[in-house]
Parts: sequence; C-alpha cells; structure tokens
Amino acid sequence: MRTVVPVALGARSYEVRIGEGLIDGAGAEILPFLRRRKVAVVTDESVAALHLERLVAALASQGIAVSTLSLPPGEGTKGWPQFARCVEWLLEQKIERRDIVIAFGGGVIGDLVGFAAAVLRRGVRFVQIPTTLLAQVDSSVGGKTGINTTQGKNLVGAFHQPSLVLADIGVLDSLPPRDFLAGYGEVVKYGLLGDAAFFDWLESAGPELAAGDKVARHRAVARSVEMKAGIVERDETEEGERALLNLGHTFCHALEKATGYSDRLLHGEGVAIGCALAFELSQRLGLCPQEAPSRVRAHLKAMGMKTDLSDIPGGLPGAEHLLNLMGQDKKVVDGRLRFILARDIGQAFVAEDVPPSVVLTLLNDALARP
Ligand SMILES: NC(=O)c1ccc[n+]([C@@H]2O[C@H](COP(=O)([O-])OP(=O)(O)OC[C@H]3O[C@@H](n4cnc5c(N)ncnc54)[C@H](O)[C@@H]3O)[C@@H](O)[C@H]2O)c1
Ligand SMILES: O=C(O)C(=O)C[C@@H](O)[C@H](O)[C@H](O)COP(=O)(O)O
Ligand SMILES: [Zn+2]
Repeated sequence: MRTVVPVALGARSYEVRIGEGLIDGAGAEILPFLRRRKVAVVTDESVAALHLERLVAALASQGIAVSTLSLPPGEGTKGWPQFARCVEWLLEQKIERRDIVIAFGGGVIGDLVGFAAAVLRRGVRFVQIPTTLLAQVDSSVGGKTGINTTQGKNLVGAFHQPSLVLADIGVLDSLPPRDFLAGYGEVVKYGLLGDAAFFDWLESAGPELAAGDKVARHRAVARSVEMKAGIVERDETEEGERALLNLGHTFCHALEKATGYSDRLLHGEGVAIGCALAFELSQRLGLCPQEAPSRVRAHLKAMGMKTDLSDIPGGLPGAEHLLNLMGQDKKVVDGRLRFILARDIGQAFVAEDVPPSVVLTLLNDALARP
C-alpha cells in the first residue's frame, strides 16, 4: 500500500510518498529529479550501519554514482561543527547547484542536511528519506531546516523545502523503542492540536502501533503528514496557523537547552512533556475543561512516555531560569512570549497574552512534583 500526500506550494511543490520498501526503489523514485546520475547522501553512523548499503544499491541499480558521509548520531550533531563538516564535504564532492543531496536519517540529519542544502552554492535541491517515526511524521515535511546554538534550539536555519520525501515505514522496524515513543510524541501532538478523532483513535490504537502493527503505522504516518501538509500549504513560513505545530515546544525547547541537547531528553520526549504542560496551562487559565489535561497525561503515561519534569534524569534549573530560556523562542514578539494553548483536545490556538507569573507558578509546581 502506498499513500502520496502532495504539498502544494507553487514552484516549491513536492510529494510525500509513504509505503513499505520505498528505500529499495529509491533509485527509480529519485532518477526523474536528477540532471546527472550523481548524488551525495548524508546520514548518521547508526543508520549507515543498518540501512545505507541498501540505499546505495538501490541508487546504483539506476546507474547513479553515490558518495556518502556519516555523521555521529544524536542531537549533539545538530550544531556548528558537524554543520561545517557537512557543508565542506559537499563542496569537496563538487555537488553542483543542479544536483541533489539526500538526507537519510532522523530529524537531526534532516534538519542539518536540509540547512546545508539551503546554503550550499546559495541553495541546492535535497530529498528527505526519513528513517525515524518523528522524521516521517514531522521533520521531513514542511521545509524547516536548521541547527541548535548555545543560545537555544533551532536558532539558525532556513525555510528550504525538499524536492521529494520518501517515507519507508518498513525502516522503522529497527528503531529502538525509546526513539519510536519519542516520535509518537509528535504524532499525539497532531491529534491534540487539531483532530480530536485522531486522538481518540490513538488512545485505542497506540499500543498496537508501538507493538509494530503496519496498518496502524501507515495510518498514523499518513494522517500526521496530511495534517502537516495542509498547515504548511496554508502558512509556509509561520506567519499564523503554522505556529500550532509548535504545541508543547516552548517548554520542550527550553528543556532541551537545559539538558544540553543530550540523551537525557529526546526532542519528542520534550514535546510530550510540553504538551502535558500546555494543556495544564490552558486549564489553569480557565480555557479548557478540567478533564482535558488528565486525559492527555493518562494517554501518554499509558504509552510509557515521559509526562513530567521528574521523568527527566538529572537536575533541572529553576523556574526563573527555564522561563528565561523560553525568551529565545522564535514565537516571541516584542519580548513577549506566545504559547500554543487549547480550548479542548483538538482545538489549539495561539495565545498572545499569557501572564509570565502564571507560567512561573506552573513551572514551580511542575518542578516540585515527585
Ligand atoms: N524540521 C522540523 O519540522 C522538525 C520537526 C520535528 C523535529 N525536528 C527535529 O528533529 C530532531 C529529532 O529527530 P529524531 O527524533 O528523528 O532524532 P535523531 O535524528 O537523533 O534520530 C534518533 C536516533 O535514532 C537512530 N535511528 C534513526 N533511524 C533509525 C532506524 N531506522 N533504525 C535504528 N535507529 C535509527 C539515530 O541514529 C538516532 O540515534 C530534533 O533535532 C528536532 O528539533 C524538526
Ligand atoms: O514544522 C513546524 O512548523 C514545527 O513547528 C514542527 C516542530 O515539531 C519542530 O520541532 C520544529 O522544528 C520546531 O520549530 P521551531 O521553529 O520552533 O524551531
Ligand atoms: Zn517538534
């Protein structure tokens, strides 16, 4: 079974192709996009060990010459040193403006390589072959690319849309359970921000999805991509509605920075904790029903996910410090934080006027919970 989700953006339009076994057919899928039979593939060392040979064989079967670069795995890679290494390697490979770069990996590789493609010779095309659940449902679609800096998360980057996304759901079979659940944090986000029926379905189908059911996996990836594509088509550069995709992220990004972009907290784990906090904040502000935050937390807990600050190993800075880190959020306008809050499950909106004192109290309470 194959689902094709178009992302209609005029001259920057592309397709997200979802199905099993797409990596083995990647040569034929990508060939029509090539001006000459040469590509550069950038991946991480873990993905390379498991899946790179297969991708290279698929490309070679169409007579496509491939050069490969494998970066260290993990969020720590998404910064200046590995970014510079990647850009310089691409230049050494003599990748031309009409060539294609392939980002083969999770969100770290997709974001970093997408940004490298955005600036290489002032912009070359790239193809996303996402290999994590998170990358298939979220990061490979929509063209946000970039890296982290010491000041905060994703603070340097560019909007640069891919030319094609190949989401081979079979590749997720080798994903460690922790990374699968992290990706599930972004899947749940879609239900919470705009599709209550999808959240209902996740409440019952979540366990079979985590157990590897391929029908449920296909449906979860396809629905997430469909929702993201629609939002991106209506608001490519986040002037309005796209900010909804940031549900949970104001908290998440501060926590990722506070934990040093390390494996103490994966991005998707931070999103789950952030969504729980965003619903709690909405309820404290009298915006959503009492039951909504408990229902969100109950589902995340039932899936074995992190939901509380105390689920993050090691110490965290105090509430004031976390609030200060949020000041680097890209949604900040005139120095004022904006949050994605919710009127109920599936009904998120952008809130401009959240009193910092309420956020501070929320954080203090969350830090005090065992
Ligand atoms: N651009 C966007 O719109 C967007 C959206 C969401 C998240 N992100 C970014 O994505 C990043 C997180 O992405 P992620 O969760 O994919 O992390 P990741 O890229 O670090 O991948 C997670 C781990 O899984 C391993 N891995 C990848 N594919 C595998 C496979 N098939 N089998 C076995 N192991 C595999 C990787 O080596 C890594 O250790 C964050 O930096 C986040 O900010 C970006
Ligand atoms: O695509 C978007 O828009 C998102 O916000 C998706 C998020 O899941 C993702 O983590 C994104 O990278 C966050 O964007 P940022 O602009 O807050 O850095
Ligand atoms: Zn995210």
